[in-house]
Amino acid sequence: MLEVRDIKKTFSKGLVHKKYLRAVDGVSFTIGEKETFGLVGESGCGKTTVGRLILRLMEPDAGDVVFNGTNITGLNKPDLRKMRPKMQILFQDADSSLHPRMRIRESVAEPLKLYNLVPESDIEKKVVELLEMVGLQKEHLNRYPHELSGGQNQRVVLARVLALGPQFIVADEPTSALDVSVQAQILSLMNEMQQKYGFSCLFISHDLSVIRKMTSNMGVMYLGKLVETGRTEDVFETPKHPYTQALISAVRIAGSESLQKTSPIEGETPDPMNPPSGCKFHTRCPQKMDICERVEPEVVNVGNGQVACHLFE
Ligand SMILES: Nc1ncnc2c1ncn2[C@@H]1O[C@H](COP(=O)(O)OP(=O)(O)OP(=O)(O)O)[C@@H](O)[C@H]1O
Repeated sequence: MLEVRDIKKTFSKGLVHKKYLRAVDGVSFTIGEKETFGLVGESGCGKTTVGRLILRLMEPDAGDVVFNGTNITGLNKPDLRKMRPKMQILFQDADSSLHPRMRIRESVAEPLKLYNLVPESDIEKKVVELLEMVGLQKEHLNRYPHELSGGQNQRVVLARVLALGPQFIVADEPTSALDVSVQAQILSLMNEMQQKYGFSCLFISHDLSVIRKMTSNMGVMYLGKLVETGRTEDVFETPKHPYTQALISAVRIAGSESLQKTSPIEGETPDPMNPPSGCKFHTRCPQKMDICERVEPEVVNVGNGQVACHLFE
């Protein structure tokens, strides 16, 4: 369904003294049909940038994204536009994803009109159907986003996304702004919708418990690189990369599975504009060897997964 091959993105910072930040530094993975692939890592490791590059909401500097056999990276604007309904994104902050002065009816009708998906006369019926599917009622049609709760607005955003019949959705921290109980409702709604519509999903989160619940395969990012990928179950049971091991054991000890607030790993996160040489994790790695400082590890297959670590070469 989706193949991401060695994508890269560097941002430049500063007007006079330019500095460069490799936000995504050669990331590759694949997502199968109806599969949810999780991307986890501390704040600033490049998760959102990966999601945006895949959808070409941002241009990659290098690499390819192949979606259902089509190389998205090479598409011109008109062809990309045709592809858009099939690849959608769900953001963290539903309230700001919706136009504050548009009623819910208009918000859900907008994508249907934009892509001419149903005849004008059927739009109202389709909007009601979509809202009901995400657990909202007719009475919500005339309301504005500020009159709904965060969870209800996220349902509206999901209805807008589903209106387009997507085959692939990037869910970028879709529940991080919500209360825990509402989070659980939205996550199970997403699962239900995935069963019904059969889309594939890239699920981005800093919350390991959410990744564990929602995904079948996952990747762990550190400073723009994927350090480990594999079946979610395997990664949690037998994490291989020392970074993944540290993440999982640290959150178990702390009792919280969120990586958002503070880093659970010892040592300071390196400056991403001046990253360590060799393996980027070597400055914090409890199993560091001489080679780690000098040579960047290759990605190697270990069991059913992949790891970029000299311990496995
Ligand atoms: N448009 C941009 N211009 C310049 N720098 C950017 C831009 N977007 C992201 N960055 C930088 O790239 C790095 C990766 O950011 P990104 O948002 O992808 O990380 P993330 O893992 O999603 O973090 P978070 O969980 O905090 O959203 C960060 O250092 C960020 O400051």
